[in-house]
Amino acid sequence: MKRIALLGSTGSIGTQTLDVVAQHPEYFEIEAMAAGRNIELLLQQVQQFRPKLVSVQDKAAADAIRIHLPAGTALTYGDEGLIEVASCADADTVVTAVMGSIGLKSTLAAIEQGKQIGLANKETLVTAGHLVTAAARKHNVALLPIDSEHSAIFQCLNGESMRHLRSITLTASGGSFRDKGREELKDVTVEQALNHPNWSMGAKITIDSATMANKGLEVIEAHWLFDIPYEQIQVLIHPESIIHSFVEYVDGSVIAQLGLPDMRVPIQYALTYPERIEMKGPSLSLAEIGKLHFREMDMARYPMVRYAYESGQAGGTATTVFNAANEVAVSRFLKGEIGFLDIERIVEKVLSNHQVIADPSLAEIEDADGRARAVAASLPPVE
Ligand SMILES: NC(=O)C1=CN([C@@H]2O[C@H](COP(=O)(O)OP(=O)(O)OC[C@H]3O[C@@H](n4cnc5c(N)ncnc54)[C@H](OP(=O)(O)O)[C@@H]3O)[C@@H](O)[C@H]2O)C=CC1
Ligand SMILES: CC(=O)[C@@H](O)[C@H](O)COP(=O)(O)O
Ligand SMILES: [Mn+2]
Repeated sequence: MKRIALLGSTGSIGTQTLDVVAQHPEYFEIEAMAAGRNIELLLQQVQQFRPKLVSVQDKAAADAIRIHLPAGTALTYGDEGLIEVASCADADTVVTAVMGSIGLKSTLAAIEQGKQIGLANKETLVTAGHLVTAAARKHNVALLPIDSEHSAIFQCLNGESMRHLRSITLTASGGSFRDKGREELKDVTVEQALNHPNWSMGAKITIDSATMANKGLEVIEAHWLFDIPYEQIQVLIHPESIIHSFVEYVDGSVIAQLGLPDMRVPIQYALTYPERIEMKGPSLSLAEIGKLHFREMDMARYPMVRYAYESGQAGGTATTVFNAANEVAVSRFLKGEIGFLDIERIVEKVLSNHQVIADPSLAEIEDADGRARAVAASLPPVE
């Protein structure tokens, strides 16, 4: 029996994790869950899964939910609440599915308590990959990827020697505007940007997918998860999202992982690894799909991918700042404060003004993150 603490239970990954758990009550149990402010959904989840502990984003949300909780479910809130859920003594596995670098401290806390990690929250690794991976090594904790591309790479690397690796390739759908040129992006709306061609996901990652910042974050995530230099990490546009990513070995053999776009598959694999269990749903039929397409990654069309590689190569606080500036810029775009192309302008500007600190401590990471957020929030829109 896997005993799970779920961070971000009301989100896209959170609800799909609960789908997986509900399909296999003989394998999984929810011990604790944390959400933000979606009290209504959280209450339904609590009724169904009966966790011993829940946390919400702030005191107002805690006050709203308190009287509705069943006896036997304790309540906590805020950043400390997130850490309490991640450290919950009854859980052996923590699924990190909150959005953004808010997940960093709770992920570190879970690792320090020796919990296995099902990692969806890529911003954590981008913000402080050196701290997270060092803590995981120290506490002998596995970081099991949930992100579809990284789950694919993880499966393609299974049983192979890293000495024989030539490169890994992350596939990218191209996002909502993949058929538009840059000149057509000036006036695109939030609604258009939220219309991902293949995946139904939270708002922030869907915008990241449209700017291709998502693939940039994933390049950095792959660097930390698999300890692979940036020169060996490639990106390829693949509009169908059927090949989730692939690996090339020195003898020219290429191993790919394929499947229909369904996040429950990598979520479940992270929870059952190294076993596999049944999942209901249609099988992939390549005959029905007929053709798969591929396009070269174009750094001029998608500058966020270039900023990600440059930040990754610069190391230290550069990726912290890349992530923080992007989080703020995306939030401003979603609120209608700035245009779509302002997202990348803001990230570029914040990065170019940042003095990189190599091998930063947690305090230095938090400081760099906070400063980057303040600058990103203050820059005026151009669009
Ligand atoms: N969605 C997907 O298919 C994929 C997502 N990922 C990654 O997984 C992570 C989650 O993404 P996704 O599920 O799409 O995001 P969503 O926005 O759908 O969900 C985010 C979750 O985090 C909760 N939350 C937000 N802020 C806080 C806070 N301060 N304290 C506690 N909980 C909080 C939200 O609560 P509430 O809604 O109650 O306010 C919600 O449960 C991201 O890092 C993303 O990049 C990776 C691959 C695929
Ligand atoms: C499902 C998943 O893992 C997302 O990160 C997905 O990859 C987004 O699609 P893009 O390829 O458009 O970034
Ligand atoms: Mn992904």
